[in-house]
Amino acid sequence: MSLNVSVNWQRDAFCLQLAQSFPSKGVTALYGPSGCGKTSLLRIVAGLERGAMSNVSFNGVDWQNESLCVPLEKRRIGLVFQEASLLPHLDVRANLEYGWRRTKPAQRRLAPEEIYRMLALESLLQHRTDQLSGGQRQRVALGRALMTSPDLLLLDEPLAALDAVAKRQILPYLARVVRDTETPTLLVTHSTDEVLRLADHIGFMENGSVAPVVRLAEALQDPSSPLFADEGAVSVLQGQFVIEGNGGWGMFSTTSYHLHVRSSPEYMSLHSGSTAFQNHRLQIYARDVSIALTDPTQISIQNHLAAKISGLTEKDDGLVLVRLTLADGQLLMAELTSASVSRLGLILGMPVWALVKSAALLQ
Ligand SMILES: Nc1ncnc2c1ncn2[C@@H]1O[C@H](COP(=O)(O)OP(=O)(O)OP(=O)(O)O)[C@@H](O)[C@H]1O
Repeated sequence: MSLNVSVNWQRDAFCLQLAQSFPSKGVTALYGPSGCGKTSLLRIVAGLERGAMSNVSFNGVDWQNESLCVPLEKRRIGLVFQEASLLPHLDVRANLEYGWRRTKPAQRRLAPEEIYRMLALESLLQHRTDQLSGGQRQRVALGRALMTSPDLLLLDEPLAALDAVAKRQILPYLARVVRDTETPTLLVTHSTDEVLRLADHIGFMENGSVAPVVRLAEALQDPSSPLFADEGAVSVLQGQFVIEGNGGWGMFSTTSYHLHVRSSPEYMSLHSGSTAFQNHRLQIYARDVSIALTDPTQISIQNHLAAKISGLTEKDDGLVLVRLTLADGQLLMAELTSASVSRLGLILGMPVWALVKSAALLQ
């Protein structure tokens, strides 16, 4: 069961040409530079580009081929664009209920109260849409898309028009919605941060084509990943987080190891009332990981993980990316100078200790 798309579409000087199967579970990010065709692909999936030569089917049902083009409303898609297009003459509640009323009772999976709670919309319901901030408008737009209980959510850079503060505030809501509603989602984005927080799979786009979709963990194994272009190599570990003390400190655990980490104030307020969280993500920059040959005791770094070296990639800048396989099979990148790699005599298969200086919870 999946979303299958094949397109061969010339528009002026631009050519979109791809045949790709996208997972129908979780979030798939379409990531690529401006002008590579991300929005065009999303519009084809939504049925908004009727002229495009394309075949689209979702979970075995044909949406588009040479003789057929199922309209958007029949595809049961929830769409959210960069700029929220809310109905200006209706208040927030009426905007939200609009989608609910247009959905057949048998197709309603998500209850309005649940959507309001997930997106913290309760206090906004009586507001006029012109009284909302950009971030609030996007939360309402997301809520409105969910009120139709869509089978597929298409998000086209939903946070791109927001400033950094609004983005930071809305991201956790977005993460919660895509996780808790279990609605398969295609997310168009330029942002590595959004990919790391939200994506389960990723398709890298370039010049009108898309590389085979891979799991996020697989994409983060590639030392030359475009995701590392701005901030350097980064790893994402999956595990559970339990708040243990004051100030947001807690334990991030997998089946094989634990890390002491601190959650941010935003994280604490979003999750107030709970102390234990499954399937959470921990982001660790490669530059924040050092390597020791034995487990050091007289050192301020608290998180020491047993690991095995599974990759060594020399970069142009005299640094080496060391890929470490942890005891549960998850991967952690460390960035060392080549002088350190030689001094320690690091080779493939060698058991070492990864010392994690800093880590950030992502959900
Ligand atoms: N209506 C149109 N007519 C002709 N060309 C278009 C039209 N809309 C988009 N294009 C071109 O198609 C190409 C792909 O555009 P598209 O918006 O799909 O890219 P994108 O990856 O989503 O870009 P961005 O990240 O900047 O939104 C671009 O070269 C663009 O100039």
